[in-house]
Amino acid sequence: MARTPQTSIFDYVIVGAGAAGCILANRLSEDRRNSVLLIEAGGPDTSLMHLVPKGFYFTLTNPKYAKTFATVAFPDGHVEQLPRGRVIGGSTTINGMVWNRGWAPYYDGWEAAGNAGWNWKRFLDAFRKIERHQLGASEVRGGSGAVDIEIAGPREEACDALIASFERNGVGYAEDMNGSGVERASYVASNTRKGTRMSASRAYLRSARRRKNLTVVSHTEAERLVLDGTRVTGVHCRRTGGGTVTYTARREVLVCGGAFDSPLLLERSGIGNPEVLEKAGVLVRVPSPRVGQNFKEHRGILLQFRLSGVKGYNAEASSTPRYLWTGLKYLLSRSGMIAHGGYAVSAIYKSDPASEHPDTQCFFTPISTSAVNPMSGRMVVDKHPGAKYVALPMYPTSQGSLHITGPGLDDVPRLEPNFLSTEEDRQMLVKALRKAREVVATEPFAKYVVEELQPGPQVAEDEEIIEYGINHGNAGAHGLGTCAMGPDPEDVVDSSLRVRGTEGLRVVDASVFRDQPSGNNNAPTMALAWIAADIILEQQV
Ligand SMILES: Cc1cc2nc3c(=O)[nH]c(=O)nc-3n(C[C@H](O)[C@H](O)[C@H](O)COP(=O)(O)OP(=O)(O)OC[C@H]3O[C@@H](n4cnc5c(N)ncnc54)[C@H](O)[C@@H]3O)c2cc1C
Repeated sequence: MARTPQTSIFDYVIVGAGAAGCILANRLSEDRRNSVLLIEAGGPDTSLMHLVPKGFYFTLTNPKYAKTFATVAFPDGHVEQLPRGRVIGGSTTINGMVWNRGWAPYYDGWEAAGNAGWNWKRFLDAFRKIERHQLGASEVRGGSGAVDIEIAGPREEACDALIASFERNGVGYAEDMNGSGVERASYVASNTRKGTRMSASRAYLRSARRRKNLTVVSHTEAERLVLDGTRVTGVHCRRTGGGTVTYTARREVLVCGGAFDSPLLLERSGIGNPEVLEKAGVLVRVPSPRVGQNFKEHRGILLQFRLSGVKGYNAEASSTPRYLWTGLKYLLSRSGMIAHGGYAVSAIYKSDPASEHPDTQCFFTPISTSAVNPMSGRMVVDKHPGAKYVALPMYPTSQGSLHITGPGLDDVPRLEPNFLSTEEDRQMLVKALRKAREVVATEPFAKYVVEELQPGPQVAEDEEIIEYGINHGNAGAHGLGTCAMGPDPEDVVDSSLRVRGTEGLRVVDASVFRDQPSGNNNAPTMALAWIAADIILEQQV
């Protein structure tokens, strides 16, 4: 449990114990002269399900551990709830654990766009310090970091067949999905240790919490930053169950609330677009027009197939006795399909031979859930063999926004994801779905396919695919960009992650990426926080 702080004054106050916050808390408190406070809105990550890789199917729908952000209505009238972790470890405690580091030229492009020092060399160095890779250390992998990386397994017939079908489509097999930037199909790399989840909290917070100079308070939500003119001096928080508390930062406040919550905290504090703030009844303290803008999230399509002639994973989970047996086997051996994250196979490839570089990712697992339990709202595993294949374009250009609608924590924000609002994204989606169908129709995988359950053959014409993608597509859970870094005076943070127009305030989390490094952004965010710690320590006076 969290200790009650003996003081309310610290050198550094970090808001949010997620991917970024856990790393920062660890690295800044390594120097015993720094007193560090880490504030987390959610509670502890002590459930057994926080250790079991596939446990996230339960935790991500549990309001005790996750918060959802409702979108505005889609064209067909439905509303989507996008989840984020609200627990120690943040979204890394409830995520799919795919360890996808992103594409080297993306990072170099970040520097070329005017963000000095943010390049692949620096990210690779951070990744190598963070990783303890099952395949061992090499020029492109780390071998002695705190985050174990394991390759999903054991090998499975449907997975092997899909990889072979990719090979016949010119996408070669690679043992390490992060080992190169070329087209490749692999068993997924997951941040797991011996079949248990390796969240940011487990990797970086557990050991650091023994340090006397690090204090962690959970069930405490930052309501607004305390400003003295334009200098941020502390954080005013609300405690779950009642009461408020204000913490003072002698040096800096580091906002690590994630791409959804960080812009909202800035706006509640009067840092944002004056029009948005005035409409929400918040006094403008520091105009910053791009806070909450540039929300980027990729939108793909989930395909599901009915298979035959192959076992897949459905047989291990399609009835209560089987499910219990699979669970028992996992408890005894920490192996089997429960021991790795959301997906078993990843492929990164060109949706079109004319593409200049790989632009699409596939996540595949031999599980199908073509129904939902009306009582629990949970997906039901099919009785017959089946598979899921998510086809996700990796570099969306559509931009959405996320803003406050009132001054308080309880005012529901307005999230406009604007999925597939550019023609480029729409055409990419069409290509991504067609390519997925092409791969699946290639032997040896093709011989197992009985039918496409979802979206189904009736979604065939370009316009049908686009309409389906907008209204029924899959958001990757990789939203970012809402406090994007850039050289322009209107960009929210500068290349030291300082919030422009303020002193004593930085944002360090997924919100500062302008674009997606390549889909999944947990590994990139952890590396970003590692680099941020170097910058903060270098600049410490
Ligand atoms: C369901 C799901 C599946 C995912 N799967 C993958 C995957 O397989 N691979 C991958 O690479 N990425 C995945 N991601 C994305 C990845 O987990 C995130 O990109 C990453 O965790 C972002 O880190 P962050 O530090 O920016 O934010 P988070 O990890 O979300 O941490 C933010 C923390 O701040 C806390 N917080 C927010 N506001 C406040 C406040 N006002 N006061 C106090 N605390 C606050 C939150 O409670 C949370 O703990 C997934 C995400 C989700 C939600």
